[in-house]
Formats: sequence, C-alpha cells, structure tokens
Amino acid sequence: MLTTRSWPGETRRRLTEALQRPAAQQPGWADPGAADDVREALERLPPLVLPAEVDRLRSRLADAARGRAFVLQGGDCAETFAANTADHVGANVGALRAMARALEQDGGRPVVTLGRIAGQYAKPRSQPVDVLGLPVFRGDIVNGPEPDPAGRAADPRRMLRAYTHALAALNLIRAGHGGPGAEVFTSHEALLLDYERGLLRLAAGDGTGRGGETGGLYALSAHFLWIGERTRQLDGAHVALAALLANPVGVKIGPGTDPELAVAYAERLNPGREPGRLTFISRMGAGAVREKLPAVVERVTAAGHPVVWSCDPMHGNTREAPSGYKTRRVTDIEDEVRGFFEVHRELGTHPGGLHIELTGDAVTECLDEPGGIDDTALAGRYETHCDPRLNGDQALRLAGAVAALTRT
Ligand SMILES: O=C[C@H](O)[C@H](O)COP(=O)(O)O
Ligand SMILES: C=C(OP(=O)(O)O)C(=O)O
Ligand SMILES: [Mn+2]
Repeated sequence: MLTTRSWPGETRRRLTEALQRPAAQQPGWADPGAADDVREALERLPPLVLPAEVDRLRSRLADAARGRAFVLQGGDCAETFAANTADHVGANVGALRAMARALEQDGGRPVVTLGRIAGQYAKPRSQPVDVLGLPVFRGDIVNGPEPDPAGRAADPRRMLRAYTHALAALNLIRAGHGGPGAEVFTSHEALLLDYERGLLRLAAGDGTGRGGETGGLYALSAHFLWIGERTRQLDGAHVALAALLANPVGVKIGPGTDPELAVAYAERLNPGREPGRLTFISRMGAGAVREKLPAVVERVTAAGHPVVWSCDPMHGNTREAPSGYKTRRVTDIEDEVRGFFEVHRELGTHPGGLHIELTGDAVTECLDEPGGIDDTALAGRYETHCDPRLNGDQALRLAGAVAALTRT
C-alpha cells in the first residue's frame, strides 16, 4: 500500500482538487501547522482496516442493493475517549449482534452488521457556540466536552488519540468481544477531512487480499464511511473526496433532498452503477417520510441507479423534552420505520437497511412510555455527549418490529 508521498501525480492532483473545495463543519485548528504534522504522522501509521475487508463489505452490500440482504448499522451518536472501555464497546457490539440475530432469524434475510464504532468521534453541529457562549463540542477528535475554554479549543493532536482509541476498539471487535455472531464491520461519518486524509492509502490491487481485488484509493479509517446531512453539498469537499474512494459510501438524505439532487449524488458517487457502492440513508422524520421519500426513490430507481436504501429513524425525530433534554420518542422512531417500509412496498423497491443510534448500556435518553421512560425518567441515565440513543431493550424491541416488517 502506497502512502501519499509515493502516489502517482495524477492521484495527488485529484485529491488536492477535491480537498480544495469548500468543506463545511471543519474545526478552526488553533495551530494549523500542527494539524499538518498530525496528518503526516497518520499517513505513516498502519491503516486501521485492510482493502480486502472493505471489498468484502462492498460485495455484501451489493447483496442488500439486490434485495438479498439487510444492513444493520448502529452505535453511539458520538463515541468518546472516556467511554471507550471494554465494557462499553462490548455492550454496544453485543446489542448490535443481538439485533442482527433477531433480524436474521425472524426477518429471513442475511444481515450485514456495521457498527458506528472505532472512529465515530467527529460531530457536525447546528450552532458554532453552546449555551455558555463557548465553542461547541465537535467530538473528542476535535475538542473536549467539558465546558471550559481551554478544553474547547480545537486540538489536532486529538486525531492521534482518536486513531489509538479506534485501534483499541477494533482490537476488541476483531477478538469477538461482545459475543459470537456475525462479522462486525466499522463505520463513521467522514466528517473530519484532516483525519480521513491521513488514513487514505493507495492499494495496488494485487489480488493477494491485502491490496484489495481491484486496487484504488481506500479510506482505511473504517470499512464504510458516510456523508452527513450537513456536509453533503454536491460540489463540496466531502462529496468530492468520497467520489475518489474505493470504499462503499453512504449519504444521509433529509426531507429537503430534491429527487434530482439524489440522482446527482448517485451519478457523482457511483457512475459505474455498481451495486453495493452507494447507500442512501434517509432521515426524513416520522411526519415527512411518507410524503418526501417516494419521489426520491422513484427518481433514483428510474435513473437506473442500484443503491441500498437504509432508514435512519433517529435524526428526523429529535426534539426537546419539557425537562430540557434533547430526546426522541420511541413511537416516532417506530413510525418512521413503518413509513419507510410502506414507501418501499408501494414502489416495489427493497427496504434494505436500518441505521440507528444505540448503546447496550441501560441509558434513559429516548422517551418511551411503554418502556417506562417518561420525561422525569430521562435524568436517570442520560449519558450521551450528543444525540439520544436507544438502549439495549429498546433496540431489540425495534429489531423485532423491523423483522416483522421484513417478513411481510
Ligand atoms: O448527530 C448529531 C446531531 O444531530 C448534530 O450534531 C446536531 O446536533 P446539535 O443540534 O446538538 O448541534
Ligand atoms: C449527525 C448525524 O446525522 P445527520 O447527518 O443525518 O444529521 C449522525 O448520524 O449523528
Ligand atoms: Mn447523531
């Protein structure tokens, strides 16, 4: 695998062109020179995953695009360094694997399991400052969650800590921590361009399994990367970088997504129309999914683009509870999933995946009257550093509901 310095000039030119484009949601590093040093250090380190694994995931996602598999993607909204313990990683992987088993056994299709794990350290935010007037927490890879001005400064050395934490989490996952089951691939939002750039590798495609079958430019920070709702500008740096990669990639699409724009993403990110390369993760909200999703699915299908259609029923359903906590109602989450299935059944397309924020820990972050979590109960174990997650019980209940929908 070739690191940046030994790449052919053409590859370097295309990458430079992509990264010169406007990039939303990047931190203003206190010391930009230090960010370059860290990126160069990352370039010299071993990659976190290997091209052959990425290729294997891509071919499993191709099954999902063809209607023969279901993709389960989930984990913390924001992983943190402090919570990167064996217990927490085991609980999250265990919850995912339990969901995968339920979906596979009761839903009747093979499940491709993807963790939001081992790298989900960067967060896009809706405001640059928090209620105290401090720079907002952008994830442990950028700054610290504690409300003190020094800790909130964007520190590029945190990217090296993120690499180390991701490596440790991966080590546990590869060792089978969290219980037996299916292979768990890793994923995160491809948000922080300096970090992603440091883990790009050019693989020769030597067919040995190490270099990947076809070769190409791989983002080896994770097997799968997605572009978030806030950074999916068609001519922006995130889309341009994703277009250069051999990895399977996803794009989050919210209720404001014009169907023509969805086709444009597909043209840009998957011009070869390869099943498995592109996943659209819709996050419309329970109130909008039945109205907004059909036109997008229809136009993309009519244009002949094979994509995995996945449903994120979390991010369109965020609200503030009367107590002030950022929360989501489990009933809204279930309703968006039902709406997603209804749309695909109506159109004859494959509802191919579920993308959720969850933890195996017994947190109380989502409002769930049937499960005994009302507004006053949210304070009990509200531990997330960003968005509210389903706990293990809620996630398993959702898996049961999705399996029933998959069967029908
Ligand atoms: O997952 C992330 C959140 O939805 C995103 O960071 C926005 O959150 P905020 O409105 O708290 O900034
Ligand atoms: C920020 C996220 O989602 P979105 O980009 O869909 O808002 C997320 O997945 O945590
Ligand atoms: Mn989130």
